This record gives sequence, structure tokens and C-alpha cells, in this order.
Amino acid sequence: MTPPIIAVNNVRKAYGEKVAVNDVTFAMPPDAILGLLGPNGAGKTSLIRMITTITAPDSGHIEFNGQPLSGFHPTQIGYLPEERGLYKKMYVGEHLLYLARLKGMDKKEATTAAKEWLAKFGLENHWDKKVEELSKGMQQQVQFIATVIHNPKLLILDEPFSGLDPVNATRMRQEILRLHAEGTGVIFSTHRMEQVEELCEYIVLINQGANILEGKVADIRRRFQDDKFHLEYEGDLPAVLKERYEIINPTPSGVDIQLRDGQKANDLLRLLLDADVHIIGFQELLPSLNEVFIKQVTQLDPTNTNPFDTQEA
Ligand SMILES: Nc1ncnc2c1ncn2[C@@H]1O[C@H](COP(=O)(O)OP(=O)(O)OP(=O)(O)O)[C@@H](O)[C@H]1O
Repeated sequence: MTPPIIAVNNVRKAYGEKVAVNDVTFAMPPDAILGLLGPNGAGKTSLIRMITTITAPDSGHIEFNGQPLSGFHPTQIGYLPEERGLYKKMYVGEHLLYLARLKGMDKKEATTAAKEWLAKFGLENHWDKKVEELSKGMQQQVQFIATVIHNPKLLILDEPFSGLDPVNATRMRQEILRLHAEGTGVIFSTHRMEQVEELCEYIVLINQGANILEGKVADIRRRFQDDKFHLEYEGDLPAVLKERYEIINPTPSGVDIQLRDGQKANDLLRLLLDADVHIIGFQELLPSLNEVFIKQVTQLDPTNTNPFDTQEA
């Protein structure tokens, strides 16, 4: 069996008294983009810095393609950190060549790749511009190019879409999906849970340094389903519906209905049909990852009433 690109085993990292990563274990799934999720201060960057060998775990170990992670592996990794770090006074082309050569490319192949990538982002005329002359979004795209130019086996993207307009965010998302389809492993780290569902099939949810939930997004949302349905209809609703069921979020086009105490969706539908309600749509509402996160944190620790306030526990 092919080993996972990255396997993190019982990894711990503390900065003085502060335990930033506490006994975290997970493996990259073979086919899915991995979403590394958690609120500010959860420990995501600390984990990534260990995967990229910038720092080392205090205990536990990390494997890259089944081998112990070592100083040889960073050339096979592309890391887009949250803090952008281009040299403002350098020229775009010169900068990309410099970074590509640090990753082991020769000048000719780096020049060809840099030109191809700049053209993909519509930046082919910016080769001779200084980084500081580019807009923030363009600088972000150049930094993304620097991250992928050497065809890494593993791509780690920390909040890659922050600061991008919707058109450029979509373009970058398409490139990430294309690279993934061609076999590049991708870890997408963010505290924006709603962005994850567009890109990731599999998530690892970190809270206060610990891995609190892991699995396929669809399975997790289904596991946390709580019998809520959305009904779209035309006309009026019968009074009996309001008497028997809890109606929430009424809008001009529909209502959400929360089932309670053994109530069944089929009985609800039967009641609607018997009352001759003109049904346009009826679907189960699965919780968002935000809601899943809050539920899981409060389930693990009922005293934590504000799961997003985890900065300095
Ligand atoms: N160099 C450091 N020295 C001391 N404490 C640190 C250091 N780096 C991180 N921490 C602490 O470790 C914890 C985890 O931080 P980390 O940056 O890994 O979180 P994060 O999930 O990446 O957060 P964010 O989403 O805000 O980037 C935080 O409490 C942070 O204050």
C-alpha cells in the first residue's frame, strides 16, 4: 500500500509553558485535500512549521512518504505561509527565479516555469516590475507561484485566499484543484470553516493544540445532523403543522422545521401532503462545520461556552 504523503504521530510541541500542539496524530488521506481547521491559536501553524521542518517536535514523529521527515524533504514541499514574505525591492521574475533555485531548479527550467505560471495568472507583463509595484492580491499570486513552481509533492497553504477578490480566489482555487488532480498532496489550513467545504473532502479539526475531530466532511456533517429540515412551499401552511412541529427561520419562500422527541420526517411529509400543501422542496439541513465545531467543543468540555475564544487558554 502507498504510504500517506504525511503522517503525524503523537506530536507534541511546547513553547516554554505553553503547549501549542498536544499529542496530535493524523495521516493525509490518499485522495482528498486535507483541511487543517481550528480557531485562532489552535496550533495549526505550529503543526505546519514542524511538517515543513522549520521546527522539530518535542516528542512524537512525522513521516514523509513513509520515511522519517528529514532535511531533504523541504525541496519536495511548497509552503505558502500566512505571513507573506516577498522582498519588496526585488523584481518579480528575478524573485521567482531566486526562490525556484533555492528549491533546486536550474535557471532554464525555472525561467520557463515562472513565465508559464505568470501567464496563468495574467501577470506575464509584470516580470520586470518590482514586487512593491504590485497590488496586494498580485503579490499573493506571485507568492503562490513561488510555492508551486518546483512541482512539490506536498503543498501546504495557510489562508491562501485572504486578500484575494472573488475572481482571483476562484482562479487560485482552480489551480489548487488541478495540481491536486495531477497528484500533488494538499493541506489547506484555515480558521474560516466555511471555505473548507469548497475545497476539502477530509478535515482534521484542531482545538487548543489537540485533534478533536477527523474524517470526511460529508460523514462528519451527517454524524452531527440534528433532525432539521427545510420546506419550500407556495400558499399557506396548515395550523396543525405549527401546533405539532417547531417552526424556525420562517422566510417568504419557506421554513425550517426542527423534529423533536421521536418525530419522523415521513410523518411530517404525510401531514403536509394530506393538508394539500404545494411543496416545492423538502430537504434535510446538515449542520455547517462551524456548528459541528461548536457542538464538538461543548460536548468535550461543557464548561466551554465560547469555543471560538481559545486564544490563550
Ligand atoms: N514562538 C512562540 N512562542 C510562544 N508561543 C507561541 C509561539 N508560536 C505560537 N505560540 C502559541 O501557541 C499557540 C498556537 O499557535 P499557532 O500559531 O500554532 O496557532 P494557529 O492555529 O496557527 O492560529 P492562527 O489561526 O491565529 O494562525 C498559541 O497560543 C500561540 O500564542
